[in-house]
Amino acid sequence: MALFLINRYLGDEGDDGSSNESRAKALLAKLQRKAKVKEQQSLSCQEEYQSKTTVESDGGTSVKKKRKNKGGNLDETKHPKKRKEQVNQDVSPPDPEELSEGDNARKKKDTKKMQLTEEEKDGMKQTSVHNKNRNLQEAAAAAVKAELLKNDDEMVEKIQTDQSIQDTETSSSQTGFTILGGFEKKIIQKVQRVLPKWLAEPDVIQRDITSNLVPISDVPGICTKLQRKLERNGIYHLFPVQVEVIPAILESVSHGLLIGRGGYKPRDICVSAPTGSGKTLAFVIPVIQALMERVVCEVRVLAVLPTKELAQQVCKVFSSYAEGNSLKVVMLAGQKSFAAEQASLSENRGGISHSLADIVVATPGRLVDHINKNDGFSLEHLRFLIIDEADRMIDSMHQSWLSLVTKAVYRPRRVSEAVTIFKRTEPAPITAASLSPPQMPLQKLLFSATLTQNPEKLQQLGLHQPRLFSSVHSQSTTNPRSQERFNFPQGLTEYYVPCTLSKKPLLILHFILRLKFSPILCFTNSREAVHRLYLLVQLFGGVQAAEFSSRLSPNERKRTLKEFEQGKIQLLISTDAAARGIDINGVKCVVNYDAPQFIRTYIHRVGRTARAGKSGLAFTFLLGIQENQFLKMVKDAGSPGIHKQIVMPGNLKSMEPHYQQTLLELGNTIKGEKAKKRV
Ligand SMILES: Nc1ncnc2c1ncn2[C@@H]1O[C@H](COP(=O)(O)OP(=O)(O)OP(=O)(O)O)[C@@H](O)[C@H]1O
Repeated sequence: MALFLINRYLGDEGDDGSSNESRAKALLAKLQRKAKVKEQQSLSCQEEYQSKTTVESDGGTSVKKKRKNKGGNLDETKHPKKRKEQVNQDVSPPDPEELSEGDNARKKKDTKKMQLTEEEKDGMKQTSVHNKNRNLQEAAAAAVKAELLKNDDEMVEKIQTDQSIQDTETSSSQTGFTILGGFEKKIIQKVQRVLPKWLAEPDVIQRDITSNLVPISDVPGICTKLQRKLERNGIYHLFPVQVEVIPAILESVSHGLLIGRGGYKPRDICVSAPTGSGKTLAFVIPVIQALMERVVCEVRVLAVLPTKELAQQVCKVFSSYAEGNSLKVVMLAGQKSFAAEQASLSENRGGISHSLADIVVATPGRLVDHINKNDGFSLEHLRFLIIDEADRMIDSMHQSWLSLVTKAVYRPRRVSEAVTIFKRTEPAPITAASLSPPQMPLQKLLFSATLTQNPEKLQQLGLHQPRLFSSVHSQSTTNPRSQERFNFPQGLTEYYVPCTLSKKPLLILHFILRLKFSPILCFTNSREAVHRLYLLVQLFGGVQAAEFSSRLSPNERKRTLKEFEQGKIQLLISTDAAARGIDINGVKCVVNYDAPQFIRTYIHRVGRTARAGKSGLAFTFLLGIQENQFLKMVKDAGSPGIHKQIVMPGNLKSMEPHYQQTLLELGNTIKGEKAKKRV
């Protein structure tokens, strides 16, 4: 489209207005001649086409070939309409109107073209000499170009474009304005997420545990001492995640703690494997083996976990495998007083602080307290930083625990140790100078069942040439419409139970008392809801129930978990405090009394059952309003399928009178509790 009027120099005669006019007339005559020739050509084409389509209606496949060869452009994807016509012709007698559709199109094109020249004619009469010249030149050029365009479609397109130019120019000449355009709606392709290579091409971990067990002795690198230890703990085969990750970590310490393979800093390791797949042993075994030969006791391993219970659980596993190796494991999770934890970390001998811990298992809050306030706590020798439940730990990064750990690791050495050859500096580009003398590398090991694939989030961890082990192949995450996808334990069967708010308590009672699902781990969305349901079940009677939330002291929580594991509790009603990482043996059934809002929460909650290759059931109570969104969320996350489980109202009826009575009692109990609190 013309934004500016361009006066072209047309030679000496071009200056003369009358010669311009005659030139324009000559061009017009030429155009008309060409249009006539075109019209004749099109008529002959029409005849030829009609004769061919008659043949087509007789024969099948040979015609297809003919048409393909003729145009060379009968591509199914490019010309679906033509293909459709052909299919129709193959299966049913041809409709005369359908047969001549192509000809009609051609006719239309030609008519359009004729109209175009007519409009040109009118326009030329009305506009100034300059405009006439310009229109004629452009129309002439268009006609010549159209002649050159052999492909019919191209020609139609071209003529349409020219027509639109002509329309614009005609209207612009009528209004005296040049109309801007060129803002046609275009389909813009969605931007596909492109993952960095290490995330897009992980080392694959087999999802099916039971059919991929590997005898301990077949896994390279595990020392005999630890093999015996594993056997004593009843472990004779390793799970797929352990088979992949243990050798990888051991390889990074195969030349000692100081240098990685080839003298380089070892790569950080990220592991994303389903709940209950044995991730804990995947880091405990190689780390213990790496430290077994250590001479001086220093904090060389720091494992950070989001909750006290998890820290306790991991500390127990570390202690079990450190036993007999003179390695000391210390927990910093607020179970003991700060002073007691301080005393367990270091002692002062001859004015020098000596570490009493090789492995520290901590929650972020308590860890930060010790870094800031405890002079005896040194991370200068830290070799492994283990971040379990890594996605959750990234979310709690606002506590800036990681930057404090990094600072503590690269803190300048104390004067007494200044002469040591193993100085430590912050990671920087590797040069010959930076590799000599060697310095203790810090290797990060990340574990989660729902490890984020968001590079921006992972970037906060400052990973060094990370290597990913994953049971979810990244191809499944390239669909931009779907959210992140995760793997569910193989033995898990998922159900949802449509219900109303008032029927939920009856449903959980029905599950325990009638269906005999026990032990059940039941999740609600708040600690108030946990307490209310707990009171209701207690008042209803006949069920051994307990609650688990931040209302309880750490010791009470510990005792409750133990009793639940021992089978003394049939129904444990919990907040998401027990949703992550907690390994309770023998949980057959998980009930989401309140549907979780986030897919990660769902995956971790249902992952409390079907652990270590066993089978388990997960039920989610859904209100009508929640169904669509929840089911979509679960499906998008890669669930193999969630089945509908209907509980007929008749099945609950017999419990209802007693339930109504219990509700009244519950009201009184809650009132009493509130009054007690006020006092
Ligand atoms: N090789 C093995 N043989 C038998 N049992 C094992 C083996 N490895 C781990 N287990 C058991 O499997 C259970 C689950 O292990 P673990 O707690 O490490 O899972 P996880 O992957 O960390 O789960 P989550 O993601 O929920 O934290 C534990 O009870 C553990 O003792």
